[in-house]
This record gives sequence, C-alpha cells and structure tokens, in this order.
Amino acid sequence: SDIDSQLGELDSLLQSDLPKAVSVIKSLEPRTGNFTSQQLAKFKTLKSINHLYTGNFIAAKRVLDEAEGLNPNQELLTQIYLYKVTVSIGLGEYQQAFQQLEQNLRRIEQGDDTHVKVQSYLRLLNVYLDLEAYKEMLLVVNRVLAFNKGRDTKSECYGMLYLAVANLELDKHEAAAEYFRRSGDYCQKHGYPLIVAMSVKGQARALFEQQKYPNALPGFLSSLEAYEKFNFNIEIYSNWAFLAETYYHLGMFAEARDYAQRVADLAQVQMNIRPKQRAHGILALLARDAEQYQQAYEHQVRSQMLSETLLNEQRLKQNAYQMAQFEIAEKTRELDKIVQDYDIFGEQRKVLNQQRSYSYMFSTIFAGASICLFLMLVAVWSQRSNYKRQAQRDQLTGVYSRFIGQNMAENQLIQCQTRHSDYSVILFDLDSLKQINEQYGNANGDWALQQVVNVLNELIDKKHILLRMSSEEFGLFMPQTHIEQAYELTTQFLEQVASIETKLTGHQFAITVSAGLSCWTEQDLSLDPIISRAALGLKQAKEQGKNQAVVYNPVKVKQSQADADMAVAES
Ligand SMILES: Nc1nc2c(ncn2[C@@H]2O[C@H](COP(=O)(O)OP(=O)(O)OP(=O)(O)O)[C@@H](O)[C@H]2O)c(=O)[nH]1
Repeated sequence: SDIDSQLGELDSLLQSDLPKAVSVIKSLEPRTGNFTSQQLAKFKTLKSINHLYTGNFIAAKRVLDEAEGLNPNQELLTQIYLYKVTVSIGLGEYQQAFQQLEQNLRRIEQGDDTHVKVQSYLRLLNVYLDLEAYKEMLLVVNRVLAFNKGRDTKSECYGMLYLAVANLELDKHEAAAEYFRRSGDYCQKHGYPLIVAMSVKGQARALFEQQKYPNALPGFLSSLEAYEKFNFNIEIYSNWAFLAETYYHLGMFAEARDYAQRVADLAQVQMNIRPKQRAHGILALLARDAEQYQQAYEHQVRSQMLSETLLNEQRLKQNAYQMAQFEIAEKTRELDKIVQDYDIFGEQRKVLNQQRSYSYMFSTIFAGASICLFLMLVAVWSQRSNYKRQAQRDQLTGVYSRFIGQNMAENQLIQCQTRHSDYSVILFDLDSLKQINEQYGNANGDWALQQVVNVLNELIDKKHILLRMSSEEFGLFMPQTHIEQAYELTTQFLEQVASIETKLTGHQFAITVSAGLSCWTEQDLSLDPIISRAALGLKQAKEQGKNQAVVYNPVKVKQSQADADMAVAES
C-alpha cells in the first residue's frame, strides 16, 4: 500500500538523509489515524531510530515501548528488542541491556534463523564484554561458533577473537595466547587484516601478562606496524604504552622512556587516557629508579587521576565517536565488509554503500554487532580487570593513593558529622629517610617504608583508611575514633616501628616515625582543617626531636589540660 511504501522509504532515508527522514516523519504523523496497528508499530520503531541518532534515548525508549504494545509481528518485534538494547547501552544501563538480550535470545532460540541467532549472540557478547562477564562470554562464544560452523567467516573470525579475549580476561593467559594465534591464522586466511592485527596484539598481551616480555615484544611491534597501515590511532597509542612497559621490564630504559614520553605528550582526549595512564606509570618508575622522587610522585598522581577519569562509563560512547572520525579508505572498506556480513537489516545494504557516513554511524549504533565489537574490545582492553585496584593503590606500599583515599575519607567524615561521632586523623612521616637512603641505599629506604606500613596495617581495622599523602607523608583516617584512642594507637605504632629488626637488610639502623594527630571539631566543614592541624602536630613532633606523636587541637588544648598533656613527647 501507499503507507507501506512510504514507511519503506522512511526506513531508507533514516540511514541516508536524516533531515529528509524527519520531514517525512512529520508529514506522516497526522495520518497515523489511518494506519493499521502493524504499520503504526513500524512507524514508531522508525521514529525511535531518529531519536537514537540524536541521542535522545528516553524518547526512543518511549516510542519503542509503544510499538511493542501494538502486537507487532515477530520480525518487527526482534528489531524493536534490538533497538531497546541499543537504548539501554546508550543510557549506560548495561544490566538492563543484558536482560533484554537474554529475553530476545530466548525468543530467537525458538526460531530457526541461524544467521539472526549468530548476530544476536555476537551482540550479546558486546554487552557481556562490557559487563566484564567473561565466564558468560565463554558460554555464548561457544554457541556462536556452534551455530555458525564456519559458514559466515566474519562471525567465525570475531567468535574466535572473543574466545581469546574472554580467556585473556579470565587470566587464562596460556590458553588465550593459543586462541589468539588461531584467530590470527583464521582471519588472515579469510582476509580480515584488522582482526589479524588485534589477534597478534592479543597474543602479545597474553604473553605480557605472563611476564614473557621478550616474547611479547615482537607481537606489539608487528601489530603496531599493521595498525599504522590503518591509521588506527587508538590501537597505535595503546601499543606504544605497552611497548614502554615491555621495554621497561626488559631493562631497555631508553626505549621505554621514548615510547612512554610519546604517549605522555599526546593530547588529553578521551581515547588517549588509558595509554597515558599506563605511560605515566612507567615514567614514574623510571623517575623513581633515577631517584627523582618528586617527579615520580607527580607522574604517579597523574596516572591515578587518569585512571579515575577512565572509570567514567561514558568513555565507551565517546570512544565510539572518536573511532567514527577515522576517515581512512582501508578502514572504510573493512567496515563495508563488516556491515555486509552483519547486515541484519538486509535490504538496507545498498543505501549503506551509497552513504558512507551514515552507514558508519548506523553500523556503530545499530549493526553494532560489528563495529561495536572492536570498539568495545578496545575499551575492554583498555580496562584491565585489576586496573581499578592498581590505580587506587600506592605501588610501593599498597596503601590507598591520595586521590582515592582522601575522597573516601571525606565521605566518612560527612557521615561522622551527621552523627556527631568522633573522627581522628594521624599524619606520619619516616624520620630521616633521606639519611637512610644515602647511607644504606634507596632499596633499603623503600623497605623501611614498607615495614612501617606493615606494622600499622596490623594495628588498624577495616574502617580506617590508610593512604599515602605525598612521597614522604602518610595519613590514617579514623572514623568513630576518639582522639585518645588514636593517640594510644599511635603510641603502640611508634613503639613497634622502633623495634623493627633491620638485620635482614644486612645493615643495622634505627627506623622511627613522627606523627601529628588531630580530630574533628564542630567548626570543621571538611577534612582540610583537620589535616592542617595534624600537619602542625607533625611539624612540632619533628622539631621536638622526632620519634614522637603530638596532638594538635587548639580548641581542645585550651579547654582541658588533659589534652595538652597528650601533646607531650613520648618518653
Ligand atoms: N627510598 C625512598 N625514599 C623516598 C621515597 N619517597 C621519598 N623519599 C625520600 O625521602 C626523603 C625525605 O627527605 P626529607 O623531607 O628531608 O625528610 P627526612 O630525611 O625523612 O627527614 P625528616 O622527615 O625531617 O625526619 C627524600 O630524600 C626523598 O627522596 C620513596 O618512595 N622511597
């Protein structure tokens, strides 16, 4: 009918000429009263695509719900569900996306269209990857491979790659290396050079994780060369960062510095953050080896702040759009092939070929089973499962870094403020660390720092937050702890530190710490004034001859002599 053909036209326009599509939607709107419910469902579904293009996920969700309620046929229903998944991904509601996919899969499994099944499974893999549900990924990968049986080479190629990625993320590094080798061979044979490069890199990653740095090196170098042909910058920069780290472990410091510096010099845009985070980590290590502690500390702080930025879920979408900016002929050809292979929407193929940019976007957003595959892959490769922990911790002592730790402490303080409960802070600093470094070497200085932290870790409990405030200073934040309790704990801490046995190092030297204490008063609106007072206490402790704790709380000191007494040096 006339309406059906107009809906068909709208379908095409949505991928070729968005402004015109919008005007067609407007012109059809007043006539929807004459539509059959099937046509109306189709119309609403198409409207949702427009909303998706413009990033209006809420509106898309609403019209899709309406379309679903109109009892559409099976084919349209599948389409509606897939768009709903896209909406959920767009809204960052991955759990929901996952449930919708499961629902849809159950429906699809009852049907017998193997192609649709494989595409849906691949799509499900995206979401699993994003949810870091690697075990589930393995199950679904096996289903992809079982259904596809090598029929669709592209799906097979991706399936094999996914299998390797899941193994890598599950820390099955040996298996991962083997699977990456196989996916590399297969994809090479069937002409998917970009996936070959990813497989080569994946293999290098698996070897890298096993600390087989000499074996990992050639893989990073050769995949770098391949990515360079594609101008695939995201991967190029990522490889530089891995090369920096690999060279560092191989003791080739000049090369490590060179690659790390290249990455550190990159613009601070979304897609560079992960490599930059890694590169600053390496620069921190290099600076530390050169005994440039201030620089090392600064690099570490930068690295940690970048990690924090990465935690933002939005990076996935932004990565997608960064990627979409690569207007490289090679890449476009590759994408066209992907789009063809993954063209769930059959007839739209010819339009996709006419209109590259829209097809690009279309494939990114909808036929996402293809391009999203490697976008998400890039994102997940950028987000090692343990990186969150690493980023939050000081590398030497394992305590929280300042950035993370102080945020946590600040949150705790707010809770104490609302409950009017106690909150104490201890700042401490190893005495004469400079001298220990100079006399017994930096390694022993490091060792001393670690021992001191070990001692304190034994004395504190879960609710306490221990963090490295700067290269020299540590802070202990203690909710629901009265200053007298804090002082008692500090006294014990100082005693135990003083009795640390240093013979194991081959030297005999004294380790002591000085500490400043302070606690929350009703006047304090944040941690800052409390920390400043503790710092004054620490300064006083140093001035009074070190190896002692000083409580600095002017308000309380004025109020009671007992508190002032606590400020007296430990005997
Ligand atoms: N080994 C080692 N030394 C460090 C680390 N971080 C900082 N340092 C060194 O610690 C020293 C601190 O020097 P100062 O601020 O003069 O303090 P100090 O020698 O500890 O003397 P006081 O704090 O006054 O007792 C500097 O020489 C830094 O290079 C580290 O992670 N490991």
